[in-house]
Amino acid sequence: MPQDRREPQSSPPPAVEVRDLVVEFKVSSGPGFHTVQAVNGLDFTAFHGQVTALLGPNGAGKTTTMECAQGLLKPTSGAVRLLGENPWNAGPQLRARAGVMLQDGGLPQSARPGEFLRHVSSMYRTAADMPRLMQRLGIDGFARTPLRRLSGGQKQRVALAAALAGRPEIVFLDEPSAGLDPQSRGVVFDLIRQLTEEGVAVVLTTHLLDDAQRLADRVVIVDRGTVRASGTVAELIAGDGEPGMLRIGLTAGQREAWIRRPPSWAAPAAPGEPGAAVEVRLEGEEVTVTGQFGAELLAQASRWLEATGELPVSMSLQPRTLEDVFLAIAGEEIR
Ligand SMILES: Nc1ncnc2c1ncn2[C@@H]1O[C@H](COP(=O)(O)OP(=O)(O)OP(=O)(O)O)[C@@H](O)[C@H]1O
Repeated sequence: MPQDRREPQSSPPPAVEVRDLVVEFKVSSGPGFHTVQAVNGLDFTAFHGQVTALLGPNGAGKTTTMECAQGLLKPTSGAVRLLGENPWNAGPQLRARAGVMLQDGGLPQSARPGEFLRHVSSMYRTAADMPRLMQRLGIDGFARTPLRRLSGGQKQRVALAAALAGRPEIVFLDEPSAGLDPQSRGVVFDLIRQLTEEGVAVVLTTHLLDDAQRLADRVVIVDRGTVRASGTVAELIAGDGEPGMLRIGLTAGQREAWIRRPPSWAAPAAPGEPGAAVEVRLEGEEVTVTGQFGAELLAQASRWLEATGELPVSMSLQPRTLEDVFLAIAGEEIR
């Protein structure tokens, strides 16, 4: 890693620093091999005291990037630093400072959560208060049930407790709210928030845009092995430049009037004309307006409604969500 990219000696290094990461897998195909480019020149930084969410469609390269940052996978090229050190082949000291939430398959299925978590805690010199953590995550109620008999959400909470057993400085969470009911999700989110308040760096992957919107200080949108956008949720939404969606619920009379003679502001503009990037649609009794519209269109719509002599059933201007931005970046097609 070039010297000029390093933080000054006095401040701690970022929790994770990934520069120009490339990961290729050789896959056998017929008599020969072909190369799968899982990560293709990816950069991201995660800081202490923040939740950094890697967001991206299936196969985008999120898990591969996390595995490189955890030191479980050797990059084909590029530089990775975990707590300022190269995590590949790192010693036990660095590993003890990073917590990794194992997926279902990584948990010992015949063990019971209580004994498993006590055993994990015993491996650390400065272990978390495990009885308190188990109580907080609601594990006490099933502490003596073999792991293989637990529900997905219960296993998920055990995996989180195990990741936190060594009081890590950074935690990697792969899909932390997968399978959780709303109550457990709230508890897990509170716990993640508390960790960041204590200065812990949390790096998570998720497909749930709502989770990222609620939890992430920084979002990194990954697609086809590279970063397509990053920033706070507010920055991503503002940078997108689109105003959100206008929805108008029409009365039956207004709907009839619309069908008889659609208003001029609803007609598509010719390419290159003002309004060409606006889409107005009538579906059932609801009009939706999306794209690059402004206050002028809002005024035209109000004048049209006024002329019908009736109040609409509803009218709202909804801000863009992270999901809108994500779909605009990653596209709507399934991967
Ligand atoms: N060991 C491997 N051998 C071959 N290809 C792999 C291997 N691991 C990952 N890939 C491929 O690399 C790409 C990125 O996979 P990765 O698991 O990092 O994506 P992801 O963003 O985590 O996806 P998901 O959201 O579905 O978990 C995919 O095309 C995947 O099939």
